[in-house]
Amino acid sequence: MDKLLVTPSGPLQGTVVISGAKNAALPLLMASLLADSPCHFDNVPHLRDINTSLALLSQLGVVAERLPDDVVMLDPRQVNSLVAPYELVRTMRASILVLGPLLSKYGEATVSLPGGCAIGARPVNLHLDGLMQMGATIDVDGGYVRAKVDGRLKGATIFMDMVSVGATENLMMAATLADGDTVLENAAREPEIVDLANCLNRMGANIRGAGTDTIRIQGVKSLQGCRYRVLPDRIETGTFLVAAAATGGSVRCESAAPETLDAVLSKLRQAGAEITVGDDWVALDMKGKRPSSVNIKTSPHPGFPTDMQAQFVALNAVADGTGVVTENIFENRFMHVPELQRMGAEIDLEANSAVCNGITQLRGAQVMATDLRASACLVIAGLVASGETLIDRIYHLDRGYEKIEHKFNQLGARIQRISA
Ligand SMILES: CC(=O)N[C@H]1[C@@H](OP(=O)(O)OP(=O)(O)OC[C@H]2O[C@@H](n3ccc(=O)[nH]c3=O)[C@H](O)[C@@H]2O)O[C@H](CO)[C@@H](O)[C@@H]1O
Ligand SMILES: C=C(OP(=O)(O)O)C(=O)O
Repeated sequence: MDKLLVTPSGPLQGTVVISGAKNAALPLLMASLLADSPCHFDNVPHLRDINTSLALLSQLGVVAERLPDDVVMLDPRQVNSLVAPYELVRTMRASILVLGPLLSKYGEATVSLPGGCAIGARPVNLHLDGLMQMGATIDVDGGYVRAKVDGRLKGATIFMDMVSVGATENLMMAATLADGDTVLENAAREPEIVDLANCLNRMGANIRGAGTDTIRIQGVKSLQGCRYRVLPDRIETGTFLVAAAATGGSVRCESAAPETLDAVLSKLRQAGAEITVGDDWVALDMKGKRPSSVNIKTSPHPGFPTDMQAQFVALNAVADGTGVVTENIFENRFMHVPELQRMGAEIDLEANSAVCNGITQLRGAQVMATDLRASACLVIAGLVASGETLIDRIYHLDRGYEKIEHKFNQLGARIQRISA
């Protein structure tokens, strides 16, 4: 199992090129199942989750090719299996996103239940309830969801009683080929939802309202493949900006989408950073200062993203003052806190809040990555610690950050991958 050895480096300085967003690319790849001809996606990041998605789509019979320049070609014309097996689904929860497209196009799908994961139970009841409201029969048996519909799914008005990114995506994809109109109420408003809707519309779908809490989809008879460029990764961008702020550095992120980062940029300004933005870049300059602590409450977009929570806990660990970070989306997303405590951080966990009294310097230690963003938090902590930090179980990191040590090292960090 690979590990990362992080050696303190001083303020990060320079320019980093942001990759396509994992959370936009995954549903886009799955959406190719709906098309009657090949799709080409540009700006697809090189990540473990993308490889898993390509393996899953190949297993279903999609011809999947990685081409040069971050392009992926998917030809769905010979789908010959409607089963997403446990072996693949268990390594990536987003596999559940094949359910809506397969059911909608082929009238049938069997998908392993993704099960819980480190950050929470993460049920899929909203996905299943919505599909049942569209006329599907669903049995959950032996750890598999078996879904069927006679003929086509039927358009329906579906109110989701929690805001769910994945359920909104699954139901939006299912509704594109349904008979009649679907209205998704209390829909998620994340930029990745808008990206998916834009791509589906380019494929011939009729979707309005993506980016608001009410999405209207008029079912169409068929969809065609298209060429589509994946949105830049706002969480990767935010991670580099927080690392720059924690180290007192100055970093410019290129090929980014600053308009997707309002809540994060606002907190970085509160922490004392000078932020400048252009159409496709964002720069942060801390001017060598120590950051000030910030209070954060995670919530669905346009609120503060849960996927940036752990990185800000690392920032607060070395900031001036006391910061309270409250996690409202996932019930178990503070596993980075005990690891930061091993590095000397003064953090108390009180219900769903981490109360952090910032200290001037953490101490390097051996720590364990427990999930994707917790791993990023530990990298940031390692950059501002005295001595070396050895981070174990970084396969989590490889799920969602492309060439992470390479990109950090371009900014002056000293991070070494130790392969087992
Ligand atoms: C691949 C991808 O895009 N992953 C993102 C997506 O995950 P994902 O789509 O899995 O997250 P959801 O938005 O669905 O989850 C939000 C909350 O709703 C709950 N819930 C969800 C579905 C359901 O059927 N029932 C239910 O109770 C979840 O347990 C969680 O507490 O959005 C999360 C919240 O922004 C991000 O952290 C993940 O990075
Ligand atoms: C939780 C995350 O991803 P996933 O939903 O793929 O587990 C994440 O990207 O932080």
